[in-house]
Amino acid sequence: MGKGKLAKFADMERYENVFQYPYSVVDNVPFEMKGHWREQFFKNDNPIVLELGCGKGEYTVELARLYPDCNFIGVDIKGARMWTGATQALKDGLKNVAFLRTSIEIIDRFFAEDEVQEIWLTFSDPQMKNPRKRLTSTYFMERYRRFLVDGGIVHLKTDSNFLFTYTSYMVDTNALPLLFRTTDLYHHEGLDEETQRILSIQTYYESMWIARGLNIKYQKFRLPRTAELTEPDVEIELDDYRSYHRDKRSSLEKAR
Ligand SMILES: C[S@@+](CC[C@H](N)C(=O)[O-])C[C@H]1O[C@@H](n2cnc3c(N)ncnc32)[C@H](O)[C@@H]1O
Repeated sequence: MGKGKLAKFADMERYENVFQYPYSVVDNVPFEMKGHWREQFFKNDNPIVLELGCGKGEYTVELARLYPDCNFIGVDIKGARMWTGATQALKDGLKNVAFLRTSIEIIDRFFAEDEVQEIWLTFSDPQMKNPRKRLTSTYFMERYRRFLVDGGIVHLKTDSNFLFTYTSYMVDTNALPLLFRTTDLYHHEGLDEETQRILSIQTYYESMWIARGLNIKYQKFRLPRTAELTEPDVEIELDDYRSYHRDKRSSLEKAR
């Protein structure tokens, strides 16, 4: 039988690769490792890559295996989920992996200007009703700019037509340099081997959506610091499989 939540929380308290700062704890308390992740935790000068909304942390752990010369940090508010990735990283002796349990709304309290090279957003909740909570909205882009290097890369991998279309508008409206975009990743011809290897890592949610026959969509773009960002003002068709078949979605939720 798998471990219960309480046992996982107890493990997380003593894991050296986990930092837990839910909103209530970090409020008004400066995070001392801000600006010092490399020297204080990773003990190297390698680039830092974040996975925001990492869930069980599959991307974080697998990217860390593929790129031993980069540092990876998975961020999520749900501790019982990130336990899986944190446990795996410790078992496998991966020194270039950490997990931060906090709200992405306050992510800039943990990283200093220019501390992060890239951001991955994997199967983020599309937040169809609330752009301020959408992880690819200009509200979040403004936050990411506070710690992402100028022109740093943002990756979005998603099943959601809504989130993908919205993000495309956000990128195009603001003329953010687009590096790659596909609406059907696994049937896209001509991907180079390295891109294929990176993009074939599947998260828990990804495998669920693939099993339901949904296309996986992906885009990556640069986020320069210069111009002011404009939130796109567009109507986008809602994902019917999310908005109307809530029973299916909640059974997906329950399966975790
Ligand atoms: C749909 S799940 C995807 C998880 C994982 N990336 C995957 O593909 O399996 C979205 C994750 O984002 C986290 N999340 C969403 N909004 C968040 C926020 N504002 N702060 C922290 N975590 C958030 C949720 O807790 C959840 O684990």
